[in-house]
Amino acid sequence: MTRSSEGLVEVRCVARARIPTTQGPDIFLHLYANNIDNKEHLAIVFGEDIRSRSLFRRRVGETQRDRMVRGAYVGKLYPGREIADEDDRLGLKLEFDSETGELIPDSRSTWDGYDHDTLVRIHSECYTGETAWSARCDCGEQFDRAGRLIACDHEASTGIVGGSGHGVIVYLRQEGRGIGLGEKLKAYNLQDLGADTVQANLLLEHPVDGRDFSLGKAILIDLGIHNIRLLTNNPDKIAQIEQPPLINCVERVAMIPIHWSSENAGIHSVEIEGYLTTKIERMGHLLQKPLKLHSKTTTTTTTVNPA
Ligand SMILES: Nc1nc2c(ncn2[C@@H]2O[C@H](COP(=O)(O)OP(=O)(O)OP(=O)(O)O)[C@@H](O)[C@H]2O)c(=O)[nH]1
Ligand SMILES: [Zn+2]
Repeated sequence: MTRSSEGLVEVRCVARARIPTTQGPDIFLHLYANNIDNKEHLAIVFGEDIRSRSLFRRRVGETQRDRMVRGAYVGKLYPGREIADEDDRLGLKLEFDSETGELIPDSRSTWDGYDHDTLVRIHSECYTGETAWSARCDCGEQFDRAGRLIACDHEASTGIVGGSGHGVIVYLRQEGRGIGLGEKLKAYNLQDLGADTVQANLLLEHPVDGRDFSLGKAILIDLGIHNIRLLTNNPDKIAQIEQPPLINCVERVAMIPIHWSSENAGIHSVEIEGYLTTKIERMGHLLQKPLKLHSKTTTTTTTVNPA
């Protein structure tokens, strides 16, 4: 594997596009190529001014239209727009180094990732939890919540300070903690036969967790993000991201399962109880299970029998 002089994996943003969402704000979906695998890793970016350095770098011979088509534009596209590097309607203009073509970030048009502590989630693909409504894990819930937290100023139920519309969800294609969907389905069958999530991986001769978050780190750096508030309970994720250089995790924002504090919300199943217990007891996740969930005060009703 080739790494840069700073020991980083090489990533390159191939394209980005604005995606209006059903949840409120537009997001900017970034698709990345890299030099360690052929997968299409993604960054879901909240905030038009968070700019990928590799996407915005000027390329020899390209036209302004080429730049708009691959998403390297400032502001907003509209029918008939001709210049990518300048949005005259919004009064925004980008500057570039005339020799290297590199974007010269200016705080009026580009998010300062040193000055701001950016809310970030580094998420691993989970087809079952995100698409097939699985109640075996809380990946879908965590994904949705990360988006809501980044969009809001603060979450009323927990008091967590949100991203106020600025933040990033890095979406890594490492399904099943890196073992792939087919092997994860086999692990689920072993779990139904009595194994926990750790044992199931080992029985299939896979590592307990084979994930590598260095791609996530390289993507954040490409987006100019350096000081982060990381949404996670996973200490290994924090350790990998914080490996010098360039990223400083200024805060861990815990992701407490919604069902733990709200009886009628979040994911509730026998399977997810086992999944979370294994994470806490065997994988060192920074979660503390409440001793008793939703302890109800029992009220005694006295029925008066008509005589
Ligand atoms: N092998 C295996 N992978 C699973 C299982 N359940 C979920 N996953 C995968 O686990 C990954 C999510 O990682 P988690 O360990 O749940 O959470 P995390 O991202 O490490 O930690 P948090 O940041 O705290 O959410 C996704 O790739 C899921 O596909 C399972 O039972 N077996
Ligand atoms: Zn999952």
